[in-house]
Amino acid sequence: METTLRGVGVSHGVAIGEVRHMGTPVLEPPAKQIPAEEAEREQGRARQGVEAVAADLMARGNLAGGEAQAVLEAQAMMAQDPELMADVDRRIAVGSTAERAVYDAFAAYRELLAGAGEYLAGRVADLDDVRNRIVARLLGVPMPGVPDSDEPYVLVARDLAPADTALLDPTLVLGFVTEEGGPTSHSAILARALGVPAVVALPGARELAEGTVIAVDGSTGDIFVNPSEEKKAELEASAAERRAALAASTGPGATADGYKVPLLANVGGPADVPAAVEAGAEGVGLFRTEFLFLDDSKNAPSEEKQVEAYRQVLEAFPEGRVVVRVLDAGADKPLDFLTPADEPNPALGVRGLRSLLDHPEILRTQLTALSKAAEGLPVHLEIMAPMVADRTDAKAFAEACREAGLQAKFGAMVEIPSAALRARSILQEVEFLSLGTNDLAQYTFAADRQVGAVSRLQDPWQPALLDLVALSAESARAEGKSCGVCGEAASDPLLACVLTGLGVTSLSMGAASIPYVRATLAKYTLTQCERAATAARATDSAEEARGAAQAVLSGE
Ligand SMILES: C=C(OP(=O)(O)O)C(=O)O
Ligand SMILES: [Mg+2]
Repeated sequence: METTLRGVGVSHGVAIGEVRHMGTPVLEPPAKQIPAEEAEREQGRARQGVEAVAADLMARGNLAGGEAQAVLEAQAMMAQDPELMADVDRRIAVGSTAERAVYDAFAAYRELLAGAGEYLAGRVADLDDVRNRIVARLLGVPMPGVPDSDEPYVLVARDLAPADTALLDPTLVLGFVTEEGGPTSHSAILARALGVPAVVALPGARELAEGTVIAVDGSTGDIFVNPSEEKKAELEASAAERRAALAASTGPGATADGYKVPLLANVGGPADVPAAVEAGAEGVGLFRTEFLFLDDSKNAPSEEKQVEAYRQVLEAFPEGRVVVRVLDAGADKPLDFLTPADEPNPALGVRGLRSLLDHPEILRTQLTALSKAAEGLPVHLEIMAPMVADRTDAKAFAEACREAGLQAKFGAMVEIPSAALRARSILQEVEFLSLGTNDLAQYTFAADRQVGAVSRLQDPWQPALLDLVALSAESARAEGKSCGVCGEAASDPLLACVLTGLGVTSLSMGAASIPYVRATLAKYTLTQCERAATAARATDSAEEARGAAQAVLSGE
């Protein structure tokens, strides 16, 4: 019998196929004692296991490239953490087997991380993944992770570790469904980068029996279990229709009546540029530079290394616009040399611009590197700061840009409600705004972006979030300046129309979403977008807002 479940759609497209579950998530080795004379051999075995897993993660990173590579390399470094290794050695010295020692040492470290605050949920998932890989290797059993299958399937999991999402083969993995994760979690961002349909935050996903046929609609979040032949035909027809519309839509982003809305790409480094160019991105709206900093958690990359990476991205868009965000460290992206280890609530602590103002030398090097990278290129370079709270922050950032002699526009991200509320005062210091709707939702609704249980509140259709977007866009218009969106909200085609109607001036998203947004925007006039935006804001929930916008745009 056909049943319908609803999660949160985070990556467009329709996938129909059999459920395959992720491999054993936790392997608990037996707690048996070894004689003292075996300790040294066991310690060697543990070290070999760790090195092999770290090398495997690095190799997967090389294969995947882009943002995924940085995440996997960070995991490889986690595996080789000297303190963790010392703990493993100690446990073996008092009688543990290598696998049990690894299991227990990681458990102790996990507790330490979890006790340091809720925000570490994402890092804990990465840590568990590393532990499982090492333990599996030491036990000589198959690695946990993506199932081995020659037939295409829909992957179902509690949550997907970056190592797994990075290696999903789009020809075998038709789509994926997870029980945890929110629309702005890094797994969701990686899924969009891969272009695989995905639904997250689906309660009970893991109870779907292996082999059950399901249809996943990554746009609506609907999962049809045992879909009827009619339902499959209906979904396949609408997917084919969408593909045809996508293929037919090219050129710059604009509404049906020609109102231009530049469609830009979010990138994590040079490896993401080809996909952006292929999708017809008119430039880069968000270059997340922190991925360059994840290689080495102890030191910032040298000025030369930064110049080279920035130049590769800038050269790809000769006449286009490239918006570079200065380092956004802290909270979900901690860096040892910048992020305080003892904050009770790091999402509310010293992160983003706050860390850079505390470490002006790091900001200075980054700005100088950007200035050198842009030398002689016709590109329109724009630089923005993450986590700007008020005019004082904006002023400090603008001064740092001026001191570095940058020939670029400098702007502020609106990720904190205070910045949206006082956007006009911030615009006295900077030349543009860019709405980071992922963090703006997190801080507006006090809902951690990594936690699936609060994904209802991270839905960017929430009318309160739309109000803050409108306020920012109206403030920018009043000051004669631009206000783009670079959070994940921009990748939802219907919401992109609403954002346009609210007055935002550009939309930046993962490359795979650009054709969808371009095709949908081209169907409606600016007036229709404005009416949809007004209707969405007049509601009291994300669901109603979506329905109201849909009703206006479909002419109901
Ligand atoms: C674009 C954003 O930045 P990040 O997702 O990298 O925090 C955001 O917060 O919306
Ligand atoms: Mg952010």
